[in-house]
Amino acid sequence: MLKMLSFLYKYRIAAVAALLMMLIELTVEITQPYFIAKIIDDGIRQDDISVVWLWGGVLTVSTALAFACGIASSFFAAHASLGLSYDLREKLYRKVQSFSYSVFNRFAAPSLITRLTADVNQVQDLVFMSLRFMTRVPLVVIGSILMALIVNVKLGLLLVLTVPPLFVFVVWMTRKAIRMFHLVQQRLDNVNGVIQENLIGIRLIRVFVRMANEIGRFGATSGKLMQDSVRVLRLTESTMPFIFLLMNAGIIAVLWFGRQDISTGSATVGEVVAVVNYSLRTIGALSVLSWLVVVYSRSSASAERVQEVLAAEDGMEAAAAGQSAQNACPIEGAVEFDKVSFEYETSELAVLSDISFQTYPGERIAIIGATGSGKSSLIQLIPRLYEPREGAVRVDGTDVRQLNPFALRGAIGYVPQEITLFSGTVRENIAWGREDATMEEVMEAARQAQIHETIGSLSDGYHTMLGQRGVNLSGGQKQRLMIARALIRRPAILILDDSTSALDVRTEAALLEELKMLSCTTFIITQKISSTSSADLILLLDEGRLIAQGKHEELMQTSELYRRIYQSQYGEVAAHA
Ligand SMILES: Nc1ncnc2c1ncn2[C@@H]1O[C@H](COP(=O)(O)OP(=O)(O)OP(=O)(O)O)[C@@H](O)[C@H]1O
Repeated sequence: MLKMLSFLYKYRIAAVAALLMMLIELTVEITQPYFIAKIIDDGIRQDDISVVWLWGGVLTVSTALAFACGIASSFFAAHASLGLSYDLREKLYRKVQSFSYSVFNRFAAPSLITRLTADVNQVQDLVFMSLRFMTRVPLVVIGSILMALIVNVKLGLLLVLTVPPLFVFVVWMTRKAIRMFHLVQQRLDNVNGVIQENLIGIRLIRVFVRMANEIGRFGATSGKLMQDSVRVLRLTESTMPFIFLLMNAGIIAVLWFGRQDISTGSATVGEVVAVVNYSLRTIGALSVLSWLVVVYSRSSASAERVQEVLAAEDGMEAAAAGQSAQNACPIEGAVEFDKVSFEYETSELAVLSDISFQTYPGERIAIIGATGSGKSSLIQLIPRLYEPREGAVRVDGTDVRQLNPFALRGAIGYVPQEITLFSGTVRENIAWGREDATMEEVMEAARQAQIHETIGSLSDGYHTMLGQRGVNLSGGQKQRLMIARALIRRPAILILDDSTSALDVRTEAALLEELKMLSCTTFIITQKISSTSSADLILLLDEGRLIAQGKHEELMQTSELYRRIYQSQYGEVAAHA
């Protein structure tokens, strides 16, 4: 939590002003019962109306002053807390942008969304509360007790006796509540996760008529959030009755002993009224405390979650810090895998085992294999989205871990398996690959990706707005748009992860023909023999092992599995032809 406060430094003037205004407001408020005692003892009881007017006037002016200071304090506190949350959110966002893929996966998208929104809001609330009330509550309590002691020591001491049990109770409560709020925020992550999956998969859910199941799944996740929220609120709600019980006992004691002291002459009516008034003010301040316990516990849990993101160590990206793509050597596109083995952080299972192959600039490499055989995992090692556990991936003879990641990724055009388009125009989506691309270059990339003519038939051509994730395009159109976006970068290495699956045979052939003319090294993950037959190198994967490599003719001779795949697509006769 303290680390979060470093973000307040930029807004220190507003924060100090908020505290200062609050202190004036507080001082004025605390002296008011003293003025009331004066009105009663020196004015009303002495029958002196001029004293009543004098202290009444002071009371009215001080109330107006306290009111004005309260408003000013809120204004400055809001300025400081909103500024802090803006900066914090921006810093978190930048941090998340810099995450390597594996660190990103460690947190998971729904949790990052909660941390960047709800958790930052909690920290913002806490800063506002701290400036407005957190310091005010102890000051009101201490100030009221001191003033009560000044007015009448014996009666004031009764107020002091209530403090130790209250302190122990609040510390115990806060500790317990922080642990419970951690769980509540995790439940919120889960709810966000279900919503996200549901909205992304809405089409599938409709077609599979899974609406009722999805509503049930959401209800169950949301129900757990509610249950845990209720549990923690039930706990914190008990703060208030406990405070009231304790303080009311204190007031009864003040009235009981005060009556005796008035009759013996060791206390005046004004003093008893003032001490009761100070007790009531202490109750008022402490009733805010029950609410502050909730805010503080919840915000502490949130602050820890935010801090986890800020403190996440990312060795892979740390190496990139301070480097820029500008002064790195241009990449030619030779890729080598040298005894590479790999597994994901989240699982012990070997995804790739002992993979070795060598490619040269400008070659076309087809990767083929059963689903789950490790094709996507293999190509993700080239832009260093993940790092191998053993062995090395080299580009132009240099281990990718030694290459400037910006320069490496700047030289790669990557078309992932899942559709990733953004809301915006067709032109913006293609130029997303290279912001400074001219309209001619956008059109050239579209032509190469065999999508130029289709774009021409859209209502506004290149200026047609795409819905979120490109909902108003067909699967094949989306794939080609993503290929155009990769080509506009003029990459040295092009990676197509099953990106031609939705293309008809003729369009795919035209695309492959076009790719041949480009000088980049092209990796194509595919299930179709039509895409592999003209490749310079075919890599055949099976359960994470590279079981065969070579050209089509070689594999037809040497690999039983490759022949079987061929037969399944072209028939027995063709295989023996
Ligand atoms: N992010 C991940 N975390 C953990 N395991 C993963 C992850 N991604 C993939 N895997 C596992 O790695 C193995 C290889 O997956 P990969 O996606 O590389 O296969 P693939 O050959 O590309 O499959 P497909 O043709 O179906 O796309 C699978 O067993 C899969 O369950």
